Amino acid sequence: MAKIKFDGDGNKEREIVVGGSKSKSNGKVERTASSTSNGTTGVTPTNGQKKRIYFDPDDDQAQQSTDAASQSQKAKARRKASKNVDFNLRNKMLETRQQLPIWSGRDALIQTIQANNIVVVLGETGSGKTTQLPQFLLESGIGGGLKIAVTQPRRVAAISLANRVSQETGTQLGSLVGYSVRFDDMSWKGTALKYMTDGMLMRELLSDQLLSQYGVIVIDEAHERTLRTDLILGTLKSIMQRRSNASLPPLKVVVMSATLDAEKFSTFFHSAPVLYVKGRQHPVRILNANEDVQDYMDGALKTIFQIHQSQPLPGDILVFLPGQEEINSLGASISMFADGAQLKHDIVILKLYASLSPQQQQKVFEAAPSNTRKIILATNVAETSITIAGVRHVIDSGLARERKFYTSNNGIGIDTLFVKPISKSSAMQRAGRAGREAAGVCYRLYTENTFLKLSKTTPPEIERTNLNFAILQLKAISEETYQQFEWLDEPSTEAIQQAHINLFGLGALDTHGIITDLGKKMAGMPLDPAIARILLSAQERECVSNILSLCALLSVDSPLFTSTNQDGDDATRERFASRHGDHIGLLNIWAAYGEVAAGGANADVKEWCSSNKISERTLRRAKDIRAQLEHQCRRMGMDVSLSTQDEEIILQCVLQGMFQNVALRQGDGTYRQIVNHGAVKIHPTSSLLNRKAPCIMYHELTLTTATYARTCSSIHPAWLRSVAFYNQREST
Ligand SMILES: Nc1ncnc2c1ncn2[C@@H]1O[C@H](COP(=O)(O)OP(=O)(O)OP(=O)(O)O)[C@@H](O)[C@H]1O
Repeated sequence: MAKIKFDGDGNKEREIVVGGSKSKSNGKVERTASSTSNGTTGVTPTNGQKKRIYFDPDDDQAQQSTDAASQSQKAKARRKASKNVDFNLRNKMLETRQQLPIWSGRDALIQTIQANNIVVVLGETGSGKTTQLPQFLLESGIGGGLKIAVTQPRRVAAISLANRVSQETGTQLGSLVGYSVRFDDMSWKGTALKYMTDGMLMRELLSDQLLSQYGVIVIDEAHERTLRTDLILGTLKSIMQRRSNASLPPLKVVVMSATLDAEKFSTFFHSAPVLYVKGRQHPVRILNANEDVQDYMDGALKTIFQIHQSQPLPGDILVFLPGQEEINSLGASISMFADGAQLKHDIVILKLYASLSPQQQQKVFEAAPSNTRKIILATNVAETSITIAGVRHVIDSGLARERKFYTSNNGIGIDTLFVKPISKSSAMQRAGRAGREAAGVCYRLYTENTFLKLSKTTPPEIERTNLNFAILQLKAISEETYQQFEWLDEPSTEAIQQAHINLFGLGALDTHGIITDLGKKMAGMPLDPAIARILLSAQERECVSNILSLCALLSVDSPLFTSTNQDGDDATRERFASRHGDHIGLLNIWAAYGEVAAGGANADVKEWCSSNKISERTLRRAKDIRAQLEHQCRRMGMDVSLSTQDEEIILQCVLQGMFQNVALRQGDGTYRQIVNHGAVKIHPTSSLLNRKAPCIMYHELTLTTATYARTCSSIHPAWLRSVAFYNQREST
């Protein structure tokens, strides 16, 4: 195996200044010479015994119960728990907390936030912003006894931070400190400090326009500029004004960011003061590859084993890859390679990406068995805010999969996913994951020159996403909120118009652009407007049960992949195939899985999934999502037991939300989308490949060597005519 060579680059370890001047680092900059011990040692077989490989263990945690009785029991337990403080644990953790750079600036931070309603805090990764600042607020009584919310762009971060901070406060998770993420709420009315996704705060705005429960809102990782963070920042600006007119205590807002783009936030909030928290606790050495690694999968594989064979334990490895497919594929390669090698220590391979269940995601935070190295394969969900105990080595492929919305000449857009180089800011965040508990090393599979050419920050999501969700949410809060809303970066008029057209097509807006009752119902569901429309259409056509299953299956990755073997897909696809295509095919798998599961024995389910090359974990995740969706639908008064055997009715419901995702077969055998006439190919994993269906509906497009339609079904072109009629009739 050829070696990957890395050049050493210096770690930039800086002194801490809180509330100081804007001058750049006044601390030392340490440069290290090209490394000999890190990164250049090949995988040399040892004489030791062949080591065991653990593969990401299955999720065996109980599904979260959603019924009202258990919710109230939980609340009772939390109320009781909130009175218990483990002072020993709290004091022990206090010593660790006090080592963090931010501690020296505690008083300055508290005073500035006390004196100003809006403050921007900048800090390096690992300085202690996310775990400490909210506790400073809590301890100093800022917020006048109202709750403190800390928003995170990602669910995994919200959960793990709440876990950590509840330990630091010596309290049980969900009592004093809790979290709230989509489909999982670990808080009660007495929770004083709540870590939550930005999406959950948006949802709270639908029922409480002034966020009257909250005294302070901390927006973390604001530099990531997710769509929801931008929506919250714009909404908070007007809420702060409106709260001062209402008989409520003023709302304080703290915007936290990595050191880039601070001025933008400060200017947006009328020149709000900016505090700089400099320094991190532990240094991270950056090692760039000698030359850009062309095959980053191969490069990552080699680097993993170079580190594993040359570096002592403890020292887990975190690898950043673009997406789930790459993670599965590298996982399989590692396990294959390790099988034939003499490893110095055992390894355990773990995965972390967005569509895993929270329980599965939490596995990466568990300590590895003794004398074993964790190898964590992650997407950029692991990039910000989180600390994975044990990680000392980060391998950065330099790539991420990004969703982008293209608007064509006629103004109609499509959402696509594609792989692209990350920004400098992302690269720095990734490196930051290596130095959380001790000094660490980041191996970049690209040269320093390539790093210098990366864009400074990732473009705001608002510039690359369709605005359907954003506009529907703002209008659902109130037409006034929408009209007064100030964007941090104003989207193009075309994008706004397009969203209005889409929402009108879905029946969410009327001809005057005013939100309809249907639109309000859609906004109340924690789903993309199109998916919400499909569910509401199922209510009309009396097949909510089928559509709940389908929506859940469409929210997870294809169950046809297993983590170790992807070869069996074709046979499985044929076994469960439907003449209508993939949507019904998915429901066929679901029905068969349900039958086996109803049989009772856990072993049978596992065996059935494995012999059919189906991912049991994915199906369980779908089951979990289905339960949550069902709960939502029940709360909205839907009859969730209704189902149909008529496959065409099911597809017509889907079309109601996906009417833009349709392509027609041309005379030359190619497909063109009906909305913008763009060429599209049927993805090789679709059962419609080579079936020559005259008209297809697809779930999503991916852009690789061509534009591929994934999860395709054959539909009747005449159905399209009735969709517009239905959507408009429903909206009135
Ligand atoms: N779950 C955890 N286990 C162990 N240590 C942790 C954990 N969470 C936080 N820490 C410690 O607290 C430090 C500060 O974490 P915190 O998340 O507050 O940093 P931050 O300044 O917000 O950085 P970032 O923006 O990169 O997350 C970490 O570097 C680590 O030393």
